Amino acid sequence: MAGMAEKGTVKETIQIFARVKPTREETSKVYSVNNDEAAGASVEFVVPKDLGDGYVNNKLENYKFRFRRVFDQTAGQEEIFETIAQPVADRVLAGYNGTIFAYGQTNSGKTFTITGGARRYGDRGIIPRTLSYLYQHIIQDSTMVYTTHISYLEIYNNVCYDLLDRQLEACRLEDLPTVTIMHDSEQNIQLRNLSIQQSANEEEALNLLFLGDTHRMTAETLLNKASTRSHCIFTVYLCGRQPGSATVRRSKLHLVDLAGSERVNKMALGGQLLTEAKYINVSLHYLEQVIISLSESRAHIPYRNSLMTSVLRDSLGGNCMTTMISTISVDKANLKESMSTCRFAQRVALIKNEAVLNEEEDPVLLIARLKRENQSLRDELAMVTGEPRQEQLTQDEIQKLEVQVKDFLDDTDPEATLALGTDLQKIHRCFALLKTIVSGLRQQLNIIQEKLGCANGTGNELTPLSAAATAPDFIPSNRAVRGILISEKEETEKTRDQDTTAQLNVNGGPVRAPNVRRCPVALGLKLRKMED
Ligand SMILES: Nc1ncnc2c1ncn2[C@@H]1O[C@H](COP(=O)(O)OP(=O)(O)OP(=O)(O)O)[C@@H](O)[C@H]1O
Repeated sequence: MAGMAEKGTVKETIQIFARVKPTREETSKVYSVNNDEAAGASVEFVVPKDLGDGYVNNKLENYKFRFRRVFDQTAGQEEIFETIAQPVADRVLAGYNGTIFAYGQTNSGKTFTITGGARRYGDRGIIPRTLSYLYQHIIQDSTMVYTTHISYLEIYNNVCYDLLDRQLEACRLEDLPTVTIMHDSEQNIQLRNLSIQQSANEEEALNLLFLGDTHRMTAETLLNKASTRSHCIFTVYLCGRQPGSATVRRSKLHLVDLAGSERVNKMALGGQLLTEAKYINVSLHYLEQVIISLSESRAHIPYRNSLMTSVLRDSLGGNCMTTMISTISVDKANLKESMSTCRFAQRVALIKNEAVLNEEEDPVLLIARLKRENQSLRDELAMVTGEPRQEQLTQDEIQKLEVQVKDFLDDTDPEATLALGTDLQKIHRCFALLKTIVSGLRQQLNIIQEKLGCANGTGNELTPLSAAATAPDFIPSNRAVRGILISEKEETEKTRDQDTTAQLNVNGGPVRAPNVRRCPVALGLKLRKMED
């Protein structure tokens, strides 16, 4: 059962499904499937008295096993993908880890389910279909930017090999560099020598799958021609983030094809095959031990006993949403193994996983953001403490400031401000520019005032203004000033008496464009008189 615990955490038991391999035998009396039960589905075996392999059952018995869903012999690959793999792929896209593993006896259809059959395109298994689904989503989702990587690991006779290692073709399996498992201080495992290849699109990902499968087959032929005797873990690593965001979601999807779960004593094996079968049995035994310990909530879970359980540690009782497909054969000769597979699945269904949304800040983007914040805080601090920045303003910065000040003065909006940030040098420079402008205007006013004084013969209408520095190039010309004065005068003709005194008081208050320009409004009237 699934349930959201705290935000971004999903507590869920491992989901179990069963798939019955097609057979030519008449099996209608041997088993039955019911997918309409309130609690999910079930498969029921009717054990005949004589199973034909030396195993004798004295009483006819029915054995019923519950699953989330049971796929009978006619189920197709598309249906398997949509029901089992697609929901897991969706979770992986959302940032959660996922695992799908197939468990069952040899020849029961694990590889067919996970990788697929080679005869028809429609026989494609979970891996190629999931890759196609993931890349389709990645192409369509414009709100996220994704990167994908792939690894393909084989565990044979308790040794790990990298199936994507390019050297594999040229060598014998035992000559190859092996992948080793390291545990860090937090008990996370690190796989040394396992190559993780980037795959930008579906085609590249499929090429990697084919490369790995070719290596797997080559090694298989070198060692034995029977069936696959190794555990294989195909992993897709997904990293997604929204453009411009420093938060990244990293998730991984393990697609696992376990070696056959047959019992050694059942098969007349010898030599290499016996050695392989023993290794498989030992690793599956350790897998069972882990499953039992988890299902009984024991304090110690023996993950470290085998490489397979170490690698799948997160998938079993950890940060992962895990699904198991039990592949079963309902041929009379295989019934005992099939029931053993189902029994194992019932245990697995008790295991609770706690999947966490794998979201973190990207270190590179985080550093860039922290640097920006740091600079902004430094600016603020410099502002508060009055500490100027060390470097001088560049010529380019000065020119930009002059343009900014001019634009500011030309802006007719009374609320206009000068956006200078917190750089004290820029602020000082702007005040200096404004001071120069005001001084220039004062100088011009003095000249006008003198002339007006002469014309009227009074000489004391306006407060004398102090002498000032020379106006810079961008100060409006006398003609322009006159134009401004005249037009402003017309606008304010009715209130000129009040304005005359008020607007001339340029010594106090913040320096604002309208104040500088309006100062000599009343003078415009006098100027016009003079011109007349
Ligand atoms: N659902 C199915 N429909 C058609 N053919 C199937 C199906 N399942 C399995 N097969 C066929 O049965 C044979 C054995 O299947 P497969 O190799 O998948 O078994 P396996 O469990 O992976 O065996 P092993 O443990 O030896 O690796 C293959 O030829 C495969 O094509």
